[in-house]
Amino acid sequence: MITVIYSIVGVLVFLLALDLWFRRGYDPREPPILAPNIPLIGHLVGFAKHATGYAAMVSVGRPEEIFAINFFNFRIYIINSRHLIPAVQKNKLLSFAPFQKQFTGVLTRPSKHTLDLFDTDHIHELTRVQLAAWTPGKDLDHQNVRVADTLMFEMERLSEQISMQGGAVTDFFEWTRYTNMIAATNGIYGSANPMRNSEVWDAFLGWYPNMMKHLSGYPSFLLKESAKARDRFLNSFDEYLQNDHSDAGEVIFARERLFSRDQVPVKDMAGSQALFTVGLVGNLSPTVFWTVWDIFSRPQLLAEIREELERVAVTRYEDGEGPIFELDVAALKSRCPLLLSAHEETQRTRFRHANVRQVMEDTLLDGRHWLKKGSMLIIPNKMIHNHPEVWGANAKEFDPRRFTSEKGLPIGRSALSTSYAFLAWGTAPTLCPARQFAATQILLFTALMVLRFEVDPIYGEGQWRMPKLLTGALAVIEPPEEKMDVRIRNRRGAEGSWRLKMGESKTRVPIASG
Ligand code: HEM
Repeated sequence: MITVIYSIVGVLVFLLALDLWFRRGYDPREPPILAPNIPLIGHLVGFAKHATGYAAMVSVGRPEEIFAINFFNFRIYIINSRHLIPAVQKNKLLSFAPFQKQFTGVLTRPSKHTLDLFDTDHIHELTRVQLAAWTPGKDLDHQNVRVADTLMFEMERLSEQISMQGGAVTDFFEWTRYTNMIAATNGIYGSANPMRNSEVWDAFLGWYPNMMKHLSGYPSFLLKESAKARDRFLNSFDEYLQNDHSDAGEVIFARERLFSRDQVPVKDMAGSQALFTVGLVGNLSPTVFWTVWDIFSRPQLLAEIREELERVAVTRYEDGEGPIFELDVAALKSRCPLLLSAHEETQRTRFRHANVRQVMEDTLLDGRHWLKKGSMLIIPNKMIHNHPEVWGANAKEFDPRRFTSEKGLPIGRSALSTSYAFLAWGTAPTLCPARQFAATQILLFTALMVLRFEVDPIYGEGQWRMPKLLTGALAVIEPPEEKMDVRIRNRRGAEGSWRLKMGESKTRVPIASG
């Protein structure tokens, strides 16, 4: 026993000595360093377990407006005051691009030529063309119409299954994730969408849960199966690009034109186009799932949102065959403030992503904090989303009307107490370019669910109990870790034929991040 104790103490002393040795490069002008619980490796373990959510965890209760943590001789600065965010946004020496390079490099392993493009104007051009393809107008409509058609098809299938069996039992998260994945990928990739093939979806699921491990340099012999799944998944996109995909969304062609101009090999193009699936499965799916969960688990809110939708966005007709319900998508996007606000409150309260920047040169942040070249800077958004100075004394509560004005209208960025209060779509200048595409899908899926179905939990002894969350996934909101079986029924009074009124529209979803 004594030997074991001596060994543990010996290892700790050794790690502590190494830790101190790695701190030799510390400049006293830098933010103070937070020591890990376990010398040397404590922070590493924390990030491996909680991904970027760890930054928010260690910030709780700390008095400094910025502090640092050490990974061996690598420094990470963590912003702990919202007042520093404008200084981060304005500082051109703090860049997101190196992470895009690392992310693409590790996950899809492109050629050196392609990776080098990340250090050129190519990356800004990529952001520009993506944003143009996802800005409200005919190109976005083209993608959204296919998303809507797929959602309608999946909902109809569910409704018919319920009619035949009197109810459908399903794992609510799995069903929501698949339905939204297939809708969004049909929208983006068109009728040749590789994700329609269940083997490709399975391959993605064999790779996706391990992405953080690939990114944090786990030994490759431990990730062999995951790497095989990745190769199967990426190969299917290679085939997709080499075959007819002429009805894909404009975002695919805009990127292809740029990739061709910059002589990116087809294999590398395929890897890049395939990576959209990560944004979809990691970000869109848990966001839409929790939006629906937060509404269904509050009967009063559910009733109020149904009333708003039926008043503003649904028209009911009768023909000889029975009732027809028409959902007006333009009205859904811009004239249903309670639905939008409830969704944004889900994003605000559940968001756990942290924005990251690399320090490109030694720089003085806000004239006070010395940041060393090559270090990383993290803004844990959770801290800002919970801040009473921004959101008031009830900052930690779910208030579905928080994002509506006194007149009941949606509040945009200008009505927030600061322009950097709501960070669910990122922090300028790196805002998600797909936000109008994704927000439209979230509102549409949620509206169809609440209008057409009743959902009762079977898991959690029949209560809407919060499940255990999956930490460490590459996702802006943590998905549930456990199975969540629910019983879905057709809603009384909403049975009939459902159709959408899409129309050509320039209507934006007035999201609070702009
Ligand atoms: C609810 C859904 C989504 C959320 C909350 C979300 C959030 C974000 C955030 C926070 C960033 C900035 C990253 C950072 O600063 O760390 C980002 C970037 C990005 N997102 Fe999304 N995203 C969503 C859906 C999607 C979808 C569906 C796609 C693609 C189909 C997508 C494509 C991208 C791309 C390409 C970037 C990189 C931006 C650039 O190149 O400048 N996102 N997203």
